Amino acid sequence: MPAHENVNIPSGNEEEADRRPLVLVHRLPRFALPFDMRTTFRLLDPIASATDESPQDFLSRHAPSIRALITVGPTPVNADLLDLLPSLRLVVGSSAGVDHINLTDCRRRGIAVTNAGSAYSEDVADYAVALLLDVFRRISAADRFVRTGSWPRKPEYPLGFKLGGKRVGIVGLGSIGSEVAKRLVAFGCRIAYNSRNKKPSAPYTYYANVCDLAVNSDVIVVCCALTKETHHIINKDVMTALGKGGVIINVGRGAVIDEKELVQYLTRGEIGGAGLDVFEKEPDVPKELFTLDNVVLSPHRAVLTPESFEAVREVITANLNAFFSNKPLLSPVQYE
Ligand SMILES: O=CC(=O)O
Repeated sequence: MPAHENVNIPSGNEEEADRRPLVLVHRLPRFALPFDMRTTFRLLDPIASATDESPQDFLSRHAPSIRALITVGPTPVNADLLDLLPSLRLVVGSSAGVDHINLTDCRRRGIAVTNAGSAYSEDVADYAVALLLDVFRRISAADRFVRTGSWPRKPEYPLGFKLGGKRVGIVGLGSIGSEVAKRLVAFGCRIAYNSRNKKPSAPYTYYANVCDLAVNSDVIVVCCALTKETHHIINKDVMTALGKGGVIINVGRGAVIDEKELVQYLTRGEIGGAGLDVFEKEPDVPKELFTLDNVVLSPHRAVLTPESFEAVREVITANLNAFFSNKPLLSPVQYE
């Protein structure tokens, strides 16, 4: 959908007559809201507006009436933006992760923040399992083997591994991690997890320390948010603890893993493989990984399905409606 299609620019009397709440669409040019919200909200989009003003001047002109914004994808919400919007009271994130939003600054200014809640969780969990199956059974590598015409020349193809019975350590047992666990239990895997706190209702073994989790796992699945505490939590000690046959799946954020170390461990054969949907400096992916058949690479797609877009549209709408009618927000982000 072209970026401007779901945006209308109010002006003059039309603006006064229009009772839909005004919401700023905050986005980098390469991102667009993937759904239409115009029936409920009056969307203000500096990028799609046909004025000669700079985005800063445009925002300053509208600032007094901007109380809520939707930030599209990973578009940063930082102090420079918040300085321009003194009336802002709500930042609606359209992603599950909120590492692109300066939560400290929002809290200081009394601005509430919401995220996508569990709108993406099932799709991300499916994707994590798909990456894991792909790495274990070498599906993408087998596809390359067939497409490049190797099959008739070299009928032997390396064996993949069975998923059932493997010990899977999930880092972050939130909404996504719990969905991953549910799916892998059905595959006959044994689940353990690490998170900030033990979850009394989770029937899985808890490890307070990620290294202990890794020693006791064949696979690590990273599902946690990126925070100061989780930055590079998967470091070389964890990779050593996971060991030679160990596999790492990442559907969280790239920087949860020390990517330089991961590349070293993979190229030296010191861990068994990886399935990666996220990277430290997207869209840049370390070139060393391109030649490794035991690594499956994906361009941050785990969340993206038409169904999850519909679910996130509902969450965003519910949060905005709640905000504009002074009701409790649906998926508020808890400040640390
Ligand atoms: O990565 C995507 C998200 O956080 O929703």
